[in-house]
Amino acid sequence: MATRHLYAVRHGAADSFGRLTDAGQRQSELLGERLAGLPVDAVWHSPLPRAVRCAQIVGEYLPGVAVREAAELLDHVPYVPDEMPPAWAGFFDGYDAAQAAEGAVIADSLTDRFARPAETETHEVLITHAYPVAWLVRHALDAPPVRWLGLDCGNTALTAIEYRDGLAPTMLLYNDMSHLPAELRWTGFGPGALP
Ligand SMILES: O=C(O)[C@@H](CO)OP(=O)(O)O
Repeated sequence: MATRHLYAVRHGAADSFGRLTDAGQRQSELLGERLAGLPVDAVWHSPLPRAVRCAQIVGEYLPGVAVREAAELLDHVPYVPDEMPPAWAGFFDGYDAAQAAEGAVIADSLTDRFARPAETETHEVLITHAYPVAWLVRHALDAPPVRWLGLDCGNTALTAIEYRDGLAPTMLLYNDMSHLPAELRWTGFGPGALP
């Protein structure tokens, strides 16, 4: 098996209808410029419109690279703890067992497909959502499942993970926004002081 280089990204900033905002479009362009410096083999995106559009924009900076949908990148809640941390009880309120099972299936399909070495060395961009990125990071660190809840990421922030044969995954970058100017960083978070 050969190394898979994964670049996991939350799509650009979107409005309440799920469409990229002007800021989200610009973030996507800047992400495309950054990724153009890498030997990208494929761009995979979630079926949801905000991820589709972000991937289309990124693809404009990567001539000849296939941009395709992957159902595994759909937004989902990857894991619902049996023992709920009190601070998260409101978040999961009304979330039933069937929905939890559905999310777990997608989460497993995500790691089964992408979080492993590849047949030949490959560099793949995944344009997805905050929770799937958190789940990939949690998985790479072999952290307890509940720890996905402590991971958040910004729009078009870059998370890079390498999967080498016979080794634990290597986290190279998490939530890196260095391709974005200050005014386009830290979108996708709740209100509060930012570093
Ligand atoms: O709603 C959110 O907070 C996240 C969940 O993954 O979705 P998105 O990244 O599409 O904003």
